[in-house]
Amino acid sequence: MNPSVAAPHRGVYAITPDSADTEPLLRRVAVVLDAGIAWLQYRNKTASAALRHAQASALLQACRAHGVPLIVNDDWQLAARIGADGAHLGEGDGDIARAREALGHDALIGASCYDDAGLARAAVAAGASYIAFGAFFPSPTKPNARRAAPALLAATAGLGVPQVAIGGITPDNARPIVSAGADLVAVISGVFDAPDPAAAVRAYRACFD
Ligand SMILES: Cc1ncc(COP(=O)(O)OP(=O)(O)O)c(N)n1
Ligand SMILES: Cc1ncsc1CCOP(=O)(O)O
Ligand SMILES: [Mg+2]
Repeated sequence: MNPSVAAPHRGVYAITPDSADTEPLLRRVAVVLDAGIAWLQYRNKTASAALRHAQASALLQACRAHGVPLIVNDDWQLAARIGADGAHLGEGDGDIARAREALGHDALIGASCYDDAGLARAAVAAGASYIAFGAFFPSPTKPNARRAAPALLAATAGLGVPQVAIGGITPDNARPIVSAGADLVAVISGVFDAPDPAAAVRAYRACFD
């Protein structure tokens, strides 16, 4: 079955760190797939188009073997070319309705809504499958990210799509964000910079119990 249909809409949404070397990236991702992430996003802000195509294709194979959906950041055309399970679009990353048309009914199309409930309502109306808010905490990966407050998650809980929280989320601060209404926590450094990424994934998962 298409992982985007079968995957749980709750848990750890791991996002890849920028990496120029594909083999080490695949080894790091294999560890977190084994540890039980719910979704994976391929994000690489520095690679060439050819490297992004190669890395996304290799990650898709690994994700398929675990029944985990792969979502491509920024580039729904790349997601369509490789047959990925979805795309994540922020401001300026393209049109949600066009991405939906290209990727199909079951695709996981996410929208960055930052700290803005109005953006979230518009994204859902345009066909987004999930909405993402944050940064909730200072982010080591994106220090200048716009900040959001946890109360926003309660205000948008009725929109009928999973809510993703991002930005500086660690196993120590994730629980109140989940209690505030996050269905998934999207994490880069808290997983991939952890001394033991598998243990970090397990610690995040425990915040959903
Ligand atoms: C799950 C999730 N939420 C937010 C973002 C950020 O998207 P964007 O604002 O387009 O910034 P970049 O990631 O492209 O730098 C995301 N990627 N994933
Ligand atoms: C892409 C993005 N958007 C807001 S914060 C962020 C980075 C998240 O990374 P980290 O989990 O290391 O804070
Ligand atoms: Mg983007």
